[in-house]
Amino acid sequence: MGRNRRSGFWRSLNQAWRGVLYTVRTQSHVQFHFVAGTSVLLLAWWSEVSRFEWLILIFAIGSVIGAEVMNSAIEIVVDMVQPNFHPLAGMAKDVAAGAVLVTSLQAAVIGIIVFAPVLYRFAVEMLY
Ligand SMILES: Nc1ncnc2c1ncn2[C@@H]1O[C@H](COP(=O)(O)OP(=O)(O)OP(=O)(O)O)[C@@H](O)[C@H]1O
Repeated sequence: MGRNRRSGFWRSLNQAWRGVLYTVRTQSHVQFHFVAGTSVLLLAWWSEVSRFEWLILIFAIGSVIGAEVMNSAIEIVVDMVQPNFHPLAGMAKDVAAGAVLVTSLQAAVIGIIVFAPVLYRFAVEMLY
């Protein structure tokens, strides 16, 4: 019983991971956000941000990538259910893309708040 439950857990994890890999392979927006997220983490490491800032940045990156993966799932379902043109199908995709936009704007604002002082200090050090 315990073993079955465990193998069920690993199977589910494997399937979820397969879903993430599928979106990374097929969706250029997801690839872009992975590259952007990695760049932000490298910048955070270089600028030695605080533990709290690490948490906020990781939360922001995870929110965007999570929204992207969910957006891809909705696109797949819409294409399966309504492969032809339909205003509601289009709206469903637009709304799903809107979720990505909201999380991306949130991440951009967080990035500005965290890195603006760091980049300002760096610019001042370079100039003087
Ligand atoms: N079946 C449809 N009926 C009506 N409008 C649609 C339909 N499919 C897509 N659209 C419109 O075209 C837009 C782009 O759809 P598409 O499926 O190309 O997604 P996308 O945002 O380009 O995603 P990606 O480039 O990541 O595949 C949608 O946001 C929607 O406005």
